[in-house]
Amino acid sequence: MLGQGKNAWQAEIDSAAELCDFLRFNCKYAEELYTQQPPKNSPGVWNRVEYRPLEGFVLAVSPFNFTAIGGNLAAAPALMGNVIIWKPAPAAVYSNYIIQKIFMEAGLPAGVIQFVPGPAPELVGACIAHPEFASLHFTGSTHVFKALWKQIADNIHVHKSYPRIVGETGGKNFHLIHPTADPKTVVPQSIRAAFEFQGQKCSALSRMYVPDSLWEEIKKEFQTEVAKIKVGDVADFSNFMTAVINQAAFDKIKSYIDFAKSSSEAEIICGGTYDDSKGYFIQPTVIATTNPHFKTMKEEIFGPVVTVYVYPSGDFDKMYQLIQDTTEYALTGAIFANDRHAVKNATNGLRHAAGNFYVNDKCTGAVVGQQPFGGARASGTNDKAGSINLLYRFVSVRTVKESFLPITDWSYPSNQ
Ligand SMILES: NC(=O)c1ccc[n+]([C@@H]2O[C@H](COP(=O)([O-])OP(=O)(O)OC[C@H]3O[C@@H](n4cnc5c(N)ncnc54)[C@H](O)[C@@H]3O)[C@@H](O)[C@H]2O)c1
Ligand SMILES: N[C@@H](CCC=O)C(=O)O
Repeated sequence: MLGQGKNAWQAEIDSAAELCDFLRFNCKYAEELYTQQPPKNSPGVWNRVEYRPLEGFVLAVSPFNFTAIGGNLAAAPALMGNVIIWKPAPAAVYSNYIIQKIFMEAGLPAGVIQFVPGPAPELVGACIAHPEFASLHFTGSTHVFKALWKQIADNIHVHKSYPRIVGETGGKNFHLIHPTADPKTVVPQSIRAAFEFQGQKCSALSRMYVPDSLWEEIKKEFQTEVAKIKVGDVADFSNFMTAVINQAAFDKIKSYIDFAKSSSEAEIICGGTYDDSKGYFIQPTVIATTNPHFKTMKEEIFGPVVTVYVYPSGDFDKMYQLIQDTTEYALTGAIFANDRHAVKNATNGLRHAAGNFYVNDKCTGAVVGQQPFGGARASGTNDKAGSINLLYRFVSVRTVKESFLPITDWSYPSNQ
């Protein structure tokens, strides 16, 4: 709670519940994976596959915002037999170190997961340039992941094997509201999605598409409800929101709010204020824009700021293309509607807009074992943490064919 600025509710979901789920479900998935064997054996032949760990080590590079993600980045490949170097984010070293100590206390042999905090470019650079570098398991921002991918390519002549690159990165997540949606549920769901953990979730709601027929009601509801949100110290359990992670995050988020304030294309509907006199506090902010390609509709802010574009109600179907063309990301998104056709059409029309798509539910809060998590396009390799898919990336399959009926003649029957 103190290190990462999580309130008690969010800290419990992340550091305890989600990490336990990752560990338990991965055991089940590993068991399922090992049971997958070739479906056919010719007479006198026994075919089998062996799921070997990768040759070399896996480099796990974790973000500040989820302790569970850090733990899983290291533990999932370790479960499949790999050796891991785990580099935590500077802002989350303390909680991640506690997880490492728990792993050791639980009996993990020394050296299987090597916890190495330190200066990122030097440490990660040295690992990537090592011949035994076998895989990058990364979660963090898109630009860092792209830079690391390039670095890996630059070192490909050094590596013993082709490294497996697994990365979950940024998002610009959306709620698309249909004219039949109920504002009484749209607003609370959107408040949670945009402002829980101060919007510092890759899945956080960052842009909304609201029909003009509902806008006045939704706007009023936002103003009433957001005014009730308490922002302050994590130790005071009545606070819904706390501080953002550090000065750099505060400055970045503030610059987006200031940009909106100074623009003729945007209006601050709620919030818009901030204070770093003691801690880095940003009030939950809702911006309305007349430009669907406005800067805050496109770029990942990673803070408690959501931007609304109000569209003509009759243009609902046009929103699918607009949503996809506005950003490079494709992580999470949701449709709110009480019309089954609209739900079906949006689900199809937005097929590639999000790796995690929600219907009448907010775009955050995937649960391990229920909603495998991850996005494509600039949001990552979509290997789906919390599912069997991820585990396949950390094994290298060996095929073994054993014959019990050896041949004694080299010629074909057709040669006789
Ligand atoms: N898609 C997902 O599942 C998911 C989950 C959580 C966070 N994220 C993303 O993570 C970001 C927020 O986390 P963050 O601020 O910790 O991300 P970040 O990219 O700044 O840092 C992530 C990790 O990369 C390391 N790093 C940073 N610069 C580096 C460099 N030049 N060379 C090598 N390593 C470097 C950091 O030390 C840290 O360990 C957001 O963009 C968010 O969307 C994505
Ligand atoms: N898996 C989390 C987000 C993790 C990213 O920060 C969610 O679904 O909200």
